[in-house]
Amino acid sequence: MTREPLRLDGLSVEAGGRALVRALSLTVGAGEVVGLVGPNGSGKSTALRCVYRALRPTGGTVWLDGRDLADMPLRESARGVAALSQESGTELDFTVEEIVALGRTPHLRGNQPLSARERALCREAMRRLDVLHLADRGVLTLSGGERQRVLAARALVQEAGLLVLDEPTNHLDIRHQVALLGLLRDPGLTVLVVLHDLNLAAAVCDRIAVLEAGALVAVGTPREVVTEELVAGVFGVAATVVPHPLTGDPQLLYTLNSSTAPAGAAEAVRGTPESRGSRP
Ligand SMILES: Nc1ncnc2c1ncn2[C@@H]1O[C@H](COP(=O)(O)OP(=O)(O)OP(=O)(O)O)[C@@H](O)[C@H]1O
Repeated sequence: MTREPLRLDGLSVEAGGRALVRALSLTVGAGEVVGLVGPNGSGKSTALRCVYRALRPTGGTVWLDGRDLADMPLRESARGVAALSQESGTELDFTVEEIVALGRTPHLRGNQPLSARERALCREAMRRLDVLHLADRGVLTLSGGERQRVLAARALVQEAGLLVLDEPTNHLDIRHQVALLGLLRDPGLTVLVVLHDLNLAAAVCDRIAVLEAGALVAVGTPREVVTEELVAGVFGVAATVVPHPLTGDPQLLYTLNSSTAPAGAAEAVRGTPESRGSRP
């Protein structure tokens, strides 16, 4: 039986009398990179927050490696899930090196110092995220992109079985966007990532899940999901899909000021999620 690091089973979140996430079922297999995309306010961050336990779902279950997340001690789930989230705070006046080392907290007892292996792990993560030269800088003095890379390094050193990232390319220049997403392709990582850039999502993800108004409306490989019909229907944008000349991944070309379809209008032509790709 294949290992299943994450299974969302009928996940629902309600707040203020509104359904923010509606019976979302989705799995992330070992070594898989699954992208979560959708318009603003479609429930992506809310779903992710249930996985890293910033939010308790009102219905359904999050299974982490076959165990109900709600029954796991927080410290244990922190060893299983590392998050780079919108609220990953760096309000503490710590150095970059200290912030990255905080990623080891779930593995330490009390004030136990980092081992030589852990210190090397932190330095390697800083090197991979191109922040090693900032190691002694106060994190509050960093630019938005530098800070984002520090937080990504902190998530990596947690060595969790599952990495969840909410718009990790925020603030990053294109070189660092490509570098960070390239790191996610590490065969040792299992990843659920919220992305807005559908072209980058198509390049990095094994599968893409699309949320619209809290509900899963499509899931499948990039070729199955990134279509002109879906982009028109879910995002209300007219686009042309072309294959990437080197990889064949679908890439979207947008024409500014072209006629746009109202979001949700293509529901009729899209059919059900199951008919458009593998089952969630
Ligand atoms: N605590 C809350 N109470 C009421 N509504 C909320 C709460 N948290 C989030 N929402 C609403 O739920 C919806 C989904 O929010 P969420 O942040 O999950 O969307 P998203 O898909 O991540 O959006 P974006 O692409 O803009 O980041 C939004 O309309 C948001 O305003």
